[in-house]
Amino acid sequence: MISGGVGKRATLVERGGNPPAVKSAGPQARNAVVHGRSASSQIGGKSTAGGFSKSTGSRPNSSLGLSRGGGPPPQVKRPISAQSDRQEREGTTSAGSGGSEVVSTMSKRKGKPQRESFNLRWHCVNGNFLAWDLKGRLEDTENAIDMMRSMMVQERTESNNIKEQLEDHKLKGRNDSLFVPTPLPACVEVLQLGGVAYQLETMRVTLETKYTQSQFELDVCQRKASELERLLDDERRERRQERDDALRRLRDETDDIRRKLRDEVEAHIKSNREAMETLARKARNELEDERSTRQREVQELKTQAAMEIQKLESEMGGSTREIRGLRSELEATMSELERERALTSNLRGNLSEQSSVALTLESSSRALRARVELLESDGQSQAQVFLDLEERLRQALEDTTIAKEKLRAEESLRRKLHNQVQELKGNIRVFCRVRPTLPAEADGGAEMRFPDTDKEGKDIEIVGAAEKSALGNVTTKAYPFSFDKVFGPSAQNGHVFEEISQLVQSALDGYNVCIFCYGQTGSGKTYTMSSPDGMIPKAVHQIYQTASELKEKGWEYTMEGSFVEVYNENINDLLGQADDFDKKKHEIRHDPKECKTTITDINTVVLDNPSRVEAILSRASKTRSVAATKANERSSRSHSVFILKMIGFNSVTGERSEGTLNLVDLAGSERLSHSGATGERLKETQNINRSLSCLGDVIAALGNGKEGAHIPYRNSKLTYLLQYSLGGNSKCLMFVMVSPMQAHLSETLTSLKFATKVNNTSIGTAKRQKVSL
Ligand SMILES: Nc1ncnc2c1ncn2[C@@H]1O[C@H](COP(=O)(O)OP(=O)(O)OP(=O)(O)O)[C@@H](O)[C@H]1O
Repeated sequence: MISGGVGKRATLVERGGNPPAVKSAGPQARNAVVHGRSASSQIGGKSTAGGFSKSTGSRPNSSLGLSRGGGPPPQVKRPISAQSDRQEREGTTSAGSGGSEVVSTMSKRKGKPQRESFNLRWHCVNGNFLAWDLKGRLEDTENAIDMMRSMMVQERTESNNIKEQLEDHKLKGRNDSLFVPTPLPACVEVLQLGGVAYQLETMRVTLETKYTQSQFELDVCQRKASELERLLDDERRERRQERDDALRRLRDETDDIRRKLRDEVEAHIKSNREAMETLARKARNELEDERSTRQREVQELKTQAAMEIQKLESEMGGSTREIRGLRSELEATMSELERERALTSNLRGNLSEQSSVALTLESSSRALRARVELLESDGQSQAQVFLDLEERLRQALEDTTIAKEKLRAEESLRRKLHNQVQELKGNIRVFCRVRPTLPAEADGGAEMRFPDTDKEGKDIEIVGAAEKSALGNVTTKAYPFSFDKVFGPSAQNGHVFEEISQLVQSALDGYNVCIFCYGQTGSGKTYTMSSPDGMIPKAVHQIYQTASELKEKGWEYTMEGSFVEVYNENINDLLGQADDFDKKKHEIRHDPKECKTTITDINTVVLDNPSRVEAILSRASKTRSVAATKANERSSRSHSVFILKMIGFNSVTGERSEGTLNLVDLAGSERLSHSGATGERLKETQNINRSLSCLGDVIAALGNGKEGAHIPYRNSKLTYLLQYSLGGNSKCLMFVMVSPMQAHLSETLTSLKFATKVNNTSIGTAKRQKVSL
């Protein structure tokens, strides 16, 4: 028992006097107090009475503000960043293991009176804790309180144990005093224990007081903490609000700036785009202009090339053909001209003879006059000589007059012979002209043959469309036609005019001449008649030139031109006002005695200069184009008649001649069934067809040749207008114009058939001419 008691005592002394050594009361130990749930290890770190009141010194700025000394802990600045704060807490946690070690050491000190005073004080300097660590601090404070609570329980348990031991000792001592006297040292120990128990009791009371005080301080701190938290929340709210305001302002400003920038950028982009669009448009326009210019140039070049080719072809192939044709024609007329030439040369010989006689006489007269002067004295004889000379002079002058008369007679003879040649050729002739394919029509040409190009150039063969027989054989039909002359696509206007120039001469000689262009729309009628080198300008130029030459032979000519159209059986003046078209009535008047025709109220232009004809043509074309707004394509839908009147007078012979040249561009000869016309167009087409058919009837009636037979001139305005130019003494030429296109083949065949009928007709004087031959 004693050994056991000694053993126990030894243990108590050991626990009470020498607490387990703790190397340092540094931050680890302190943190263990704060954070460890059994953080009493450091309490036993020093056995000195003021162990905890003394500052450890190594980390005076403990985050918890705990101090082992009695005084307030030095006011510390908390680490500003949450990182350092966390680090600090982490450091504390790591120290916690050391703390648990100490606690376990403490728990071994059973029954040892707790001598160290735990002077835990919570200091809050003027109640100001740094706000953001408040929670941590509260937590630490609660930990400390828990720790104190467990210490108090421990102390109470230890105190109870000591009391029990004391009671045991007392009981044992009483028993021992009954049987065995109690040894003195044991009594001392009991007394000591009693003192210890007292001390412990005192400590417990002190601790409880401190606990209560701490509790109070904790409450105060909690209140302040909640107050601070509220302040903190307010502050936070304010800051948040400020921040939100600032953010909102910033956002607004940013939005404003962004909006402005966007507006600026958009304006910039818009202006750039507009500039680019303008540039692009400009570039496009320039490009378009350039392209159209180039296209025009290419077109012109193509046309030129085509013309050149045609020209070359006509020069190469056509010229030989023409020469041969001309040669045969020339040969035919050679003998007649030979006669004329012989006559002319005879007359010229006579004239030169008479001229030389006149000259001789003149010189003789001069010589005689000289002699007269010399022989003045011998009046009688001289007077006789003078009379002789005068007689010879008169004789010479008479011879000259006779020669001149012979010349005039020769001109009349030439006219007569010319007329006879024309009549020999027939008073109605038909020429066929095929226009070339235009650049736009390169692909649709029909097959046309000109079998006698190298000879007389009178035949044309149209090859029809391919036809499939019932047996499946494909055949093409050829339609041959023959006319007075056939001009192929390569023939130029100049070449065509050469063929008709003799007819123009006839008009100048006082005959009525009529030249028609007949054919479907687009076959080249207007091109042949009215183009700058067409038949009308060429005829006028030739007439003017010949009239000038005839002045030597005593002829003076006046020429006047008028230009009318026959549209829907009405006559319009192409040299008048377009507004008067189809309103103003023009009547055709005939003078049967003079075989003259006049139209009322039309403009007539005196052609005193050959250039006047161009002015007439352009005026007529303009008037027509203005009128075309009322009835489309007027030129195709009406007949135009250029009337050139030539009145000649020979002041020497007193001869008079009056001829009329009618150049007629007929309306398109489309068949009604093909045109598909309705309304106004139907009326036009009907009128055109009626007048063309009347023309055919008149020619046919003239061809019948019965004297006094009825000729239906009155059946149409056109034939009525041309009454004195179609029959009798007149000469007539019809051009049948042919389009080279496959699509127009059927119209072409119709036109050629009509022209063949006309060609087979012979009018009036042609018959008489045959008789005279
Ligand atoms: N011999 C030719 N050489 C070159 N081009 C021609 C020739 N003949 C006609 N043309 C062209 O063919 C087109 C039609 O000719 P044009 O106007 O003379 O026909 P048209 O028969 O008078 O037609 P419309 O009856 O409609 O007046 C025109 O562009 C003309 O320049």
